[in-house]
Amino acid sequence: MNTELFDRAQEIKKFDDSKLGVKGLVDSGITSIPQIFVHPPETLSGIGSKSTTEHKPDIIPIIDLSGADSDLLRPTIVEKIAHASRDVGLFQVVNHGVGVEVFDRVLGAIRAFHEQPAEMKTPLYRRDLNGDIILISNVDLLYSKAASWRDTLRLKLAPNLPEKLPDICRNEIVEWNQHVAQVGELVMGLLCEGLGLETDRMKEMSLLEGRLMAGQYYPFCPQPNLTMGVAAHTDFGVLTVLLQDQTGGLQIKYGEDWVDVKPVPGALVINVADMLQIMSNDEYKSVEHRVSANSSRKPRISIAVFFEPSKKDNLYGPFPELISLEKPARFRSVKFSEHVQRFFAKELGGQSVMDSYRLPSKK
Ligand SMILES: O=C(O)CCC(=O)C(=O)O
Ligand SMILES: [Fe+2]
Repeated sequence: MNTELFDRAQEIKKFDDSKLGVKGLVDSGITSIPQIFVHPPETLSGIGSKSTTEHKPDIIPIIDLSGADSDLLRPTIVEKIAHASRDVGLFQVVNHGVGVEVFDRVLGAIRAFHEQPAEMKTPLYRRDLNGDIILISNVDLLYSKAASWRDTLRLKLAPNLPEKLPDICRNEIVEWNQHVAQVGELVMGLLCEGLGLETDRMKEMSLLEGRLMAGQYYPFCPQPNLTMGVAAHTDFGVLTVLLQDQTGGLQIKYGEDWVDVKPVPGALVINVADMLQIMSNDEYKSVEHRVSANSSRKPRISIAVFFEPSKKDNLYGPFPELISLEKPARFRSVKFSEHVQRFFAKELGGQSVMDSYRLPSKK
């Protein structure tokens, strides 16, 4: 057996068995990162150098939703959202109806969860993804070439919110769940209209009934140029609503460049995920994104809510309304359960899983 591989497996096991995550490493006072976290140069392209956002300030639109219930203003909002979803796959929204004090409460609660004494958290730590509430560091730890610098509180919000939420963040998560459901529904309606579909087309297919939350904790990283916070990937669900704090580090792939998704006070980040790319027949783009390792002393917190179909064994494919002679179906239908299984049985990656459903172009 290759000794380097053997050592890596040992190191990974030791890290995982500690159940203390990346935060545990930082708390132990390390000044350099363990080898298992060192990414190959390909993954680190553009890390540590200035992002290209400065030259392309308008790539990631900030869309004001305050007119969404006005007949006069709504078409313009739909147009902006559809354009962003086709061109970029990600946008930010403001005036979505959720106050910044709600943001601060839930971000603070997720931080408090990760910063409570280890014995409060380790009972939730596990390697498989089956529990309704789990603490995990690197969902793809066993499959990836390199681990990334973050820990995650991963919990199911819907269709059924687990009864036993951790005390330290229970109220805030209950509150967040209500707000995020409203924002998701509003945006999903606008996205449907942008495709020329009825506003409730996706809602009626129970595409919004499932919600999974990732409460991400990115501790200070002593060598941020050697690792990642999250390696490049697309999201597996239908749509993601992301709340990030003001630290920064999220980037999207746009053409050949990595472009910063700059934190905007009061804004929520929305991105198209894999199932929506499939169902929109390739109109909307499931955007590749990544997070650089956190170089600031203060931990970075983000909360991603992945909207997903609640009927996991139903087949989902391009909406028939979006298939025509000019534009035949670009994907075969897939069970959501099959997609999730494929997605989490490998290293987090770009559009690679989607390629297994892509139909050969007839031209
Ligand atoms: O932390 C972030 O800003 C993004 C996290 C993310 O991409 C994810 O949880 O899928
Ligand atoms: Fe993501």
